[in-house]
Amino acid sequence: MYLPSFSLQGRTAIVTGAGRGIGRAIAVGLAEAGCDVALVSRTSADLEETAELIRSCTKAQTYIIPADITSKEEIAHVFAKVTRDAGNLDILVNNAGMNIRTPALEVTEDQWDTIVQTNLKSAFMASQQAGQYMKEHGGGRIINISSVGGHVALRTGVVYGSTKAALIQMTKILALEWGQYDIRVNSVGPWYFRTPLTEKLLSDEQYMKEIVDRTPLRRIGQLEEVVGPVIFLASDASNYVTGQTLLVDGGMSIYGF
Ligand SMILES: NC(=O)C1=CN([C@@H]2O[C@H](COP(=O)(O)OP(=O)(O)OC[C@H]3O[C@@H](n4cnc5c(N)ncnc54)[C@H](OP(=O)(O)O)[C@@H]3O)[C@@H](O)[C@H]2O)C=CC1
Ligand SMILES: C[C@H](O)[C@@H]1OC(=O)[C@H](O)[C@@H]1O
Repeated sequence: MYLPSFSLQGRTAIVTGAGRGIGRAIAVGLAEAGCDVALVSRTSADLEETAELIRSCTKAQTYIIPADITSKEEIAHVFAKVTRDAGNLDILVNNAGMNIRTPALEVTEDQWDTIVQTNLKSAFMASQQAGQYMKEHGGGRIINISSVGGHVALRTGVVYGSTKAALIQMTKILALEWGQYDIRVNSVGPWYFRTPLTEKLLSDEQYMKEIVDRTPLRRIGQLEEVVGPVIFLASDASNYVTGQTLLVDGGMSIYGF
């Protein structure tokens, strides 16, 4: 009677940064929920690995599309290929991101440009492409992968944290503008998960201890624990949720003292 559907059967998603880490986990999880998935990153071999994982456990269709999401032209190509080959687009996950951990006084202009283009500008450009298509085809869902670093101050870089805070605000404003088209725009903000982006940090025992001491659940996340909230926000179970950021952080963001 009241149980909504979490199924994504018959839907098509684009996942940026699907070549490894959180993006790979999200892509596989979406496929396990019934979704066909377009896999985007710069490294074809990584995308092939993700597609093989999906093929090994689901019947989902995969579209491997190597692209640099900092290029407006390459993003446009991704959307043209997916909407042509798949014939629809229901979900966009803006996951691709990076960090160059530099003290504020030492940040170079190139570092600023690279982080902002990868984490923020690309997500906006992809959202514009998705929003235009979804507006013309009855709606859809956009999920931005931000970070607790966009919600509280972290020591891992002012530029990174600024892009994640901007992503959270972009989520709200696009949700405001596009709600009339039945496009829901939300964000998921992870704390630490072990991926190639964080492996080096997390292999430092002292650093890991400091993370655990700041985390009420006393551990970092497991990749499937960030996938669940994404499936929720991609499915009909979140039909009345938009403009929100779901922090998947083991309670870290509420830890005052
Ligand atoms: N891991 C964590 O603890 C946390 C991660 N996050 C966020 O989650 C997201 C994923 O992080 P994570 O999985 O750890 O990172 P990884 O570095 O493990 O994976 C990043 C993915 O993004 C792709 N990517 C990077 N730059 C580009 C580009 N210019 N064009 C296309 N694809 C690109 C990479 O592929 P390639 O280099 O081959 O292009 C790779 O597939 C990021 O937005 C990150 O900020 C947030 C909080 C915590
Ligand atoms: C939790 C943060 O986002 C974390 O900080 C980093 O330096 C990594 O880049 C992760 O994203």
